[in-house]
Amino acid sequence: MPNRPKDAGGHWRDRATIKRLNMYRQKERRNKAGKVIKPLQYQSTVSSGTVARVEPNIKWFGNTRVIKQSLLQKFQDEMGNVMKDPYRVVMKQTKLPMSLLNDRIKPHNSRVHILDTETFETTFGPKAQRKRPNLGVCDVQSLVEKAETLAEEYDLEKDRDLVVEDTGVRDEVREEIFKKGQSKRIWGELYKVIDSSDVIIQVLDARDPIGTRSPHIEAYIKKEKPWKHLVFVFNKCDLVPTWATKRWVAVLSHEHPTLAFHASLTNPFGKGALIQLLRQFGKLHGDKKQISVGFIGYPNVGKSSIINALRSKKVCKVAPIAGETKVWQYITLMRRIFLIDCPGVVYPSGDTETEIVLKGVVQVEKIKCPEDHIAAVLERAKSEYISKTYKIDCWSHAVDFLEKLAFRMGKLLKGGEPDIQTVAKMVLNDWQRGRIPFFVKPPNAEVNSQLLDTLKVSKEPNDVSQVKESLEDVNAESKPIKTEKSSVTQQIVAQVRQNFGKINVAPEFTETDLLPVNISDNEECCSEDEEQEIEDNEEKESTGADLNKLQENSLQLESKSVKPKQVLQDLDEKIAKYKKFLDKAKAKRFSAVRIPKELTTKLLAKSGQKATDQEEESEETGRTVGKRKAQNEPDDEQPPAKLSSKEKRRLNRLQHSKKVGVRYYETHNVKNKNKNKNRSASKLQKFKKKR
Ligand SMILES: Nc1nc2c(ncn2[C@@H]2O[C@H](COP(=O)(O)OP(=O)(O)OP(=O)(O)O)[C@@H](O)[C@H]2O)c(=O)[nH]1
Repeated sequence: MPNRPKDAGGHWRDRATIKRLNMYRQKERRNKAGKVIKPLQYQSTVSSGTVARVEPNIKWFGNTRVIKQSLLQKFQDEMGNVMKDPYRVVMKQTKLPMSLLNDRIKPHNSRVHILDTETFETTFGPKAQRKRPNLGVCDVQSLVEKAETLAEEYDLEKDRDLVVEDTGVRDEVREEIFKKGQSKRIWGELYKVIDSSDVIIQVLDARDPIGTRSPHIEAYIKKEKPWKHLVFVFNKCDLVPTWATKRWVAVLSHEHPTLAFHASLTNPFGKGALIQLLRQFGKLHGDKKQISVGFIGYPNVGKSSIINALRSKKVCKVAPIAGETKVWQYITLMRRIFLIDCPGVVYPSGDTETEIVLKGVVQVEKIKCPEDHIAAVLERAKSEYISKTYKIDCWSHAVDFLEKLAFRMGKLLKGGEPDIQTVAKMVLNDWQRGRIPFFVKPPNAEVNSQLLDTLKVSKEPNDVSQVKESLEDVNAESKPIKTEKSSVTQQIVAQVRQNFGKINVAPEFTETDLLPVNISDNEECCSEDEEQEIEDNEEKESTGADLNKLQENSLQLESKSVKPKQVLQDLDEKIAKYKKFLDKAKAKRFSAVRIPKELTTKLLAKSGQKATDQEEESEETGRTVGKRKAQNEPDDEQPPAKLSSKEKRRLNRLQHSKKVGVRYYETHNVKNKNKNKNRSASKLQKFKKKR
């Protein structure tokens, strides 16, 4: 018997247990045909063979209870009566669905009974608490004036809400490829990078810095994350004339610290300066364990390449196609400095498809009609550059140009038809990869070119000074008023200097594009000391680059029989400069200078230097070459006879030195750096004692 009192003896099951056990025990009975004749207890409500379905009800999906309309009505009426009755109190109101009381369905045409709920005083009177619409005017007169000015400013084309008659013709929906870098996912990646970075580096393409700038992101950082440092890096400066780099850097520096950069593993420019800047920021955040530096910018501007150049190693994937970087990536630069690569982002700024293509945002292979964008290329790039690159003298329009190019390159379809699509893709690829010289001129460049004409017409020294003066005026005018930089950042940036003369510009620009270099040199030239300082900063990265440049120039000199005087003059100047640099290196015992001997001798011979100069040079070479000299030069190389024995010994010592960078131990915190020094000193003492 269930639920017997326990003291009656033994262990007794309660009613629920007995019921459950009986349920397990029961057996279903079927007839011969297999049809259920006595169903199980829990099956009894449904006749055999019925398919049970779950009632389609919202209550299965949420933590809600559903009641019928009639029940709701009943609740509202009864509870409403109780609430109105001053002699009755509703307890535990928070546990009751009191909001349902006012949730009566109102017809749309019902009157708004404002005064039922609020008094006239609080609604319209002088003590009104209702929110009034903010008109921004105090009287009717100014309201009319405002309306009139707005009506004047109204632009029909900008009105997106204007209902226009459907003519049946619509703009074609933009292809997906033109929305590259605009997806929510990419923007999500960008915000992740911005959030996790202390320093944000916006990379700009030197050929079109304004076009690849994103004012939206800058405004966002300024408004939402003003404590983060935004820095511009003017990348691909090897594709524009040096004067333009200089000017752009000056212009952009008024807004944010700007550095010029050439991202290359073998021959970078600006690497030293950027690392120095990041170090300074690291020091500024001395309280932090590490700082993160995010690289953001348009697709294909070279963010990953800069990171690779900084690490001198291929740590990020780089490709000449946009959208190579898909997700953000963390890279360690130093113990305390981390770099974050971000996929390229594009803010939808209303650019045309051609502009998007020419900014390198779209992969050329994916463009359906590449020939549509060639006219813009021919318009932007100077015709002489196009002629030089493709060896086509003249053309009447884009299709004519493409046809001529296709014939010249043998890109023909069946029946000898020119393959316009293929050549158009080739031209766009060349454009995106910087093979067609092009750059957007910096502000005031036009004025300079006018001055340049003056310079050309009269070559009197007086006139040149006049030009200089007028340039100074122009420069003074060009200085933007806005100089909002925190003094700390200013101090940091002031410590980082760049020597633009060391940029290895690849394209061969015409005289008109190149000449402002001289002018800007005059206007912005550094003092001797400053230049030396900059050189010191960049000596490591520049030595190899300069020598390569020198070598290239000398080879060019050899290959071309007829040379303009100007080139020779330039070469002479450069040789003099390098000699100066070598002298300096000699004075500082700078062991990182490595110059193949053949190169220096050849150059010196070309420039008509005297034999004594050659000796000096070979002395330099011998002194600076480490391991490489042993490989490159014959063993029977002897130091010049005129050297004193002391000099010879020094030369010998340097030849056999294995270390590169003699100041390493001075500048680095190395454990036991004095260990060997002490040991050798003690050995010397022992030796002396023995004697
Ligand atoms: N001439 C020249 N080319 C450069 C320089 N920096 C990058 N490039 C080239 O530009 C192309 C794009 O470089 P990436 O580093 O992949 O550019 P990215 O900004 O990371 O591109 P996404 O991955 O689309 O965001 C590559 O072909 C690079 O070789 C530069 O300083 N000079």
